[in-house]
Amino acid sequence: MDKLQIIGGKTLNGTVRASGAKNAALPILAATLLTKEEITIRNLPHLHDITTMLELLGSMGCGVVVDERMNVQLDVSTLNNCEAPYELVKTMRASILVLGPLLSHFGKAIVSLPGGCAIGSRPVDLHLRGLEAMGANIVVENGNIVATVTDRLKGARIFFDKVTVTGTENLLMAAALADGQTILENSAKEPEVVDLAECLIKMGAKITGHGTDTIVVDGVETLHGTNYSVMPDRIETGTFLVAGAITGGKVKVTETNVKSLEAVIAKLEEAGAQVETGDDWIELDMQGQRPKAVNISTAPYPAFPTDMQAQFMALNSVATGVGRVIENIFENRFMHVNEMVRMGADIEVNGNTAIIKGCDGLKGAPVMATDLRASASLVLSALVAQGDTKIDRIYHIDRGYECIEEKLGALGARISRVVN
Ligand SMILES: CC(=O)N[C@H]1[C@@H](OP(=O)(O)OP(=O)(O)OC[C@H]2O[C@@H](n3ccc(=O)[nH]c3=O)[C@H](O)[C@@H]2O)O[C@H](CO)[C@@H](O)[C@@H]1O
Ligand SMILES: C=C(OP(=O)(O)O)C(=O)O
Repeated sequence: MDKLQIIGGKTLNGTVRASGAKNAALPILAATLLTKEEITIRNLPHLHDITTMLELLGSMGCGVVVDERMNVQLDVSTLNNCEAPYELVKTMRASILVLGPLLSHFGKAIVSLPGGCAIGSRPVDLHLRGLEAMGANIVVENGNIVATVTDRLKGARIFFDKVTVTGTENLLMAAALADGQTILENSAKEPEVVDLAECLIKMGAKITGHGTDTIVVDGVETLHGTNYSVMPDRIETGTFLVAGAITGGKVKVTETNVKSLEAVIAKLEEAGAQVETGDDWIELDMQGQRPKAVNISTAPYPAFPTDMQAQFMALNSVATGVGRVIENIFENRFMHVNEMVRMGADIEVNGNTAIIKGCDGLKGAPVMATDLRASASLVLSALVAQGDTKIDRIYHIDRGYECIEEKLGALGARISRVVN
């Protein structure tokens, strides 16, 4: 299994380009199942999760052509089955995103039920309930969600008990080809949901209200092909900015989306960073200072994202003062704490709250990644730690960070991949 080796203590300086957003690319790739015309998706990040989604579409018989710049041409006209098998779903929960489009376009879908994962139980009951409200018959058999609909799905008014990102995306895609109007209330407002809606609109869908908590979709009979470029990754961008802040450096992220990072930028400024922004770039300057501890409370967009929680925990662990981090989205998203403590962090967890007392310095240690953003927080801790850190199980980081060692290396980090 590959490991990352990091020798800490280097101040990061320089410019790095944001990759396409994993969490926008995955639903957009699933949305291509809604048209029989050829479609091209650009600015896809080179990540394991993207390869898994392309493999999933390929296993259904879709034509998939990828060029060297990760632009993908998809052809769904050759689809010959509507199944997402366990072998693929178990490696990527976002496979659930094919459920809505398959059902809406082909009238049937068999999708292996995603299990629990390191960050929590992550049920999909709200996806299923919404599809049932649109007329789908759904049974769970032998670990598979088996969904069928006679004729077309019907427009419906759907209220989400909880804000769910992929739940909103699944229902949005299903509603695009449904018969009549669908109103999605208490929808997710995440920028990735908006990006998906924009792509669907380019395919001919009639959608309004995306980016607010009420999305209205007037179903159409067919959608057509298009050419769409995926938005930049706000979580990757935020992670690079924290890398600058934690090492006291100066880091500029280009080709990014500034607006989607407001909550993160506000916390970086509170931590003492000087942040400048342009149309599509963000520059953070820590001027050699140690960060000040900040309090974080995760919540749906536009509040502070759960996907940046672990990275700010790393920042707090070397800050001056005491920071409190409250995780409100997932019940078990503190798996990085024990590993950070092995590096010398002072963190106490009580339920969904962690109290972090900033220490004078972390020390390198062998550590283990448990999930995607936990891995990112260990990389950040290692960048500032004294000595050598080896991070095991980095397949988690390869799910969500494109060329992490090259990108951090270009900013001056001493980081290398140890291939076993
Ligand atoms: C591929 C993708 O985009 N992943 C993101 C997406 O995950 P994902 O879409 O899976 O997360 P959700 O927004 O659905 O989860 C939010 C909360 O709702 C609960 N819930 C969700 C669905 C459901 O049917 N029933 C239910 O109870 C979940 O357990 C969780 O407590 O949003 C999360 C929250 O911003 C991010 O951390 C993930 O990076
Ligand atoms: C939790 C994440 O992804 P996923 O929902 O794909 O597991 C993430 O991107 O931080």
